Amino acid sequence: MATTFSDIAPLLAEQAIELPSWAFGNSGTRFKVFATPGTPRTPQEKIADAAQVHRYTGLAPTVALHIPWDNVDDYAALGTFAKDQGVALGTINSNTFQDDDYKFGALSHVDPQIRRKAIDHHLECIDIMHATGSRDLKIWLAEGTNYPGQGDMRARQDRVAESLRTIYAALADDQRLVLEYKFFEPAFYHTDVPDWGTSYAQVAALGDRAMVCLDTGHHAPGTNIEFIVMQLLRLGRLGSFDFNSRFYADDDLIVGAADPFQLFRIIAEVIRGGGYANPDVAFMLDQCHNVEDKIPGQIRSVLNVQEMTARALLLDREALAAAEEAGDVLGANAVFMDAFYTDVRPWLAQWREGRGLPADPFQAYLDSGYAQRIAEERVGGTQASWGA
Ligand SMILES: O=C[C@H](O)[C@H](O)[C@H](O)[C@H](O)CO
Ligand SMILES: [Zn+2]
Ligand SMILES: [Zn+2]
Repeated sequence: MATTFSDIAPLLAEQAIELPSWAFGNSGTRFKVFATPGTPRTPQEKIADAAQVHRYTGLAPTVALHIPWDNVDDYAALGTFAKDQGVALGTINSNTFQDDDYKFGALSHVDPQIRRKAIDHHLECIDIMHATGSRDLKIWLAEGTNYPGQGDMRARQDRVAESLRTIYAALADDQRLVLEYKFFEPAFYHTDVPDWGTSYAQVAALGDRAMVCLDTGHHAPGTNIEFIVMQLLRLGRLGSFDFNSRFYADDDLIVGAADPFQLFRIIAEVIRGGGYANPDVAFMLDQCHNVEDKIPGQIRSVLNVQEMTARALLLDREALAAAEEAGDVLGANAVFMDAFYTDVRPWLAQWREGRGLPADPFQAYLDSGYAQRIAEERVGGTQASWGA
């Protein structure tokens, strides 16, 4: 029997998407980072902007921090500030990609002192997690080489494993680490954690509270990402998503903007694999709004995820399974495409109103005057900027 919108509404209500603090700062490319009036200057202002997204969508109750970009003296107080804004602090992201000492690696570096420095940074992040009550430490390693022969890939792998063991041992029982992979950039020959298999091999060797983070922009063109989602869920090691979209490389564009059908296929596999509304699998955004307004960009992003989630939840699983069993290729594909082509937007608008939210969160935010207010108030100081 076909699934109806009212069947899925309770499931939709469970959706929670974590926002990246850095999406509210200025960002760009090596060619230019553009400034914007009203851009936050402090972690508090980033959190206040993130709270606007949750206020109008009801979809974004937590904010991920990036250390040291979100350095403050008192993280417990920052947690209280966030609470007063109606959100909570989420994943703590480490950063071993902007220090001169890490030019030739951090957790993989040949020099034990440099490795120790990088490990200590992660131990500091774990201390911050205790103060913020965060569960996840997210580790993305920019480490690799640019030319064949530059580094011993095998020895580097072993050093990364040893460093991760030290970090993992420092986690509390209610804490996890998620290891993000990326097939290139900033390294252009080999990356030490380039793919899901390597991340899986590393985390599986650590223990149950080590998981894989899948960033949707970190795969070679043509990669079937939903297959990787299926496998990681099957192995019980999919810990989190960094959602975004791309036309070429790690473009960090608005999720669903470049390829909404891919987002639909990924979420359909998450649901199939028991990963939806599953506390073990965190949905996060990892994006940079280089030219578009940041708060509306984040609102559009979480609404894109919600919309594709609704379509995927409407997938008639019974009819699909029957067609698959029968080897009915076109029939099965038709069932799948029917869900994707189902326009859920009018139902979502009505459903939001039923929950006291604006039917059109994007427009409601634009009409709020918040953007004008922060542009007037946030004068002076240094605007937050990706990388600073
Ligand atoms: O490409 C870098 C990764 O996506 C990381 O998640 C990184 O920490 C994040 O993009 C912030 O720059
Ligand atoms: Zn990422
Ligand atoms: Zn990335």
